[in-house]
Amino acid sequence: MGSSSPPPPVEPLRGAVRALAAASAVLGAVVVARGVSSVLTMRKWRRELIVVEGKRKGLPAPGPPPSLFVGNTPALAGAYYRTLYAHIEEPVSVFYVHSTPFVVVNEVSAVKTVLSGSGGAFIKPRYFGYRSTAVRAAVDADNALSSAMADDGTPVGGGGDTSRRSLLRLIDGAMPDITAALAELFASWPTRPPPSGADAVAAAAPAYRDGEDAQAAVLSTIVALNMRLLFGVGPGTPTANAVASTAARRISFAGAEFARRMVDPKRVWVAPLAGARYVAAVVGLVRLGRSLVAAVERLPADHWVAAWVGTVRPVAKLGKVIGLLMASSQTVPLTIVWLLHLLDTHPAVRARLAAEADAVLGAGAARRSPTAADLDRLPYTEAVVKETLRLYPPFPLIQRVATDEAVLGGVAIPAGTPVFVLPYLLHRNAAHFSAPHTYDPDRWLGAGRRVAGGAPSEWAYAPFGRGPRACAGAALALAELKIAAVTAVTAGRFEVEWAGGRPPGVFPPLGVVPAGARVFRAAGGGV
Ligand code: HEM
Repeated sequence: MGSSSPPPPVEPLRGAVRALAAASAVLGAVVVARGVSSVLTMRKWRRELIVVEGKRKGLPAPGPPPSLFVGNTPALAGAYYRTLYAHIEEPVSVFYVHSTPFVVVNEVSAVKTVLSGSGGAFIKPRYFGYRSTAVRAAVDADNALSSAMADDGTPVGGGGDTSRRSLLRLIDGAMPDITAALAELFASWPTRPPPSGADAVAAAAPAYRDGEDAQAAVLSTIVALNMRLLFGVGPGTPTANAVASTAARRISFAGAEFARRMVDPKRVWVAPLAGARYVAAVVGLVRLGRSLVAAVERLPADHWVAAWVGTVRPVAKLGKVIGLLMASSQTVPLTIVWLLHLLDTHPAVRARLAAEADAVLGAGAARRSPTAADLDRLPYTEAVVKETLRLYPPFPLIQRVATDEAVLGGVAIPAGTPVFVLPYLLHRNAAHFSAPHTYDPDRWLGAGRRVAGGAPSEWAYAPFGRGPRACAGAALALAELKIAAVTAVTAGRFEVEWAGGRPPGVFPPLGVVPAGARVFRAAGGGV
């Protein structure tokens, strides 16, 4: 029996082992080469990003010491704002995502230097954590435009006064639609039965689908609204609503994943499923972007969006349209949820808000919808909105890149350095705002305080950015938020419940997102 069996396949086995050993050697060499290059890159940045003024001249810029290979990535990925906040007293601090630094600017004069130059030393980067020809082309087109214009603080691409007028016209015409959409949304939330312990939540909970929170519902409403107001698409038909809710899901996922990749770009390798979903979301948004480009082409030339998109190359047009959809859709919904949370937890503020709405818009059955002119007659409402945007700025990160060498807050900044302004850090800095974590709309009331909210400079408050590249749609955003505040108090009283039972503390999740918040109408209504 033994003599007839074939000899063991030694040769092929040896070959496979040799191939495996060779592959491991190549892989090992690549890992070592990447490791060495990472160490050298970090050493280079640490030598160049140095304090050039004061006692510590020549030392690396302030910030947590980066570890080899990973920099400050683990700390940032685990507790983003807490990690950044620990160095808030420094005018400028530096953090490393693996071996790449980013500079965080905390001092107001340095913020002004970074954000005020139109064509100067700090421009928007071409990449935002993903490589897209359309986005790069749009950023290039806007950067070229901003370097060609005077540094007078006019938002880029807007065409100055003409643009401001066309945006105000858009807002004027949109008031009834915005009010109706938000009233319908608020009316759709389930009523919480009178408190009777845990049963009350259980009884109300089925009105929410699994995994759905208030953010998702508000996002769908605002995306549908923006598609009508900005692009003239779909008068609230079921098809348009379905497109909007699919787009809302994609926008929300792509936004969150993008934020995670900013903190750890190497996540692409360790979370392939999230990567695949991200690519699918981006592909879906690009497809939608194409149909929105066609919609923009049908708009009258004096429409604000047509003017803002301008006459750029088709690929840049696609990038601008997707940028507009993302910029307008990710921000207002988050703020509405934070607003409802703050009104729920600050009954005295809610009562004053309701009293102002009664005085200006009529009380009870005499209540009318606000007009654009009314919005200027609601100073307390405006203060409530500004204070909400101070505590929870929904656009978490304003990015620039240094085009030339510069000195910021006493730190040398070589050309090519990424520089970030984080509204969240500016707004929570005790050097700028007294009791920075306290919700106090009154800080915005009174002569001179409406601009800076009691801060030493208006540059300390930047939910919409500042300077020539500030938010182009700020006026529409503020109108939507003021209408949301008035509509919320008109619709009754809302309670916000958080997954895990407690709202986020001083440091919200990455992206300043109200994750896990659910909204209920309080039983019995009333303010
Ligand atoms: C609460 C709501 C909003 C906030 C907090 C917000 C905030 C911001 C911020 C911080 C920027 C970047 C500024 C910079 O890089 O310096 C920005 C850009 C932009 N936002 Fe908004 N935004 C909001 C709503 C909107 C809305 C409703 C629209 C459109 C209707 C819009 C359109 C834009 C556009 C087009 C840009 C790009 C401007 C440019 O590149 O020059 N945003 N926004």
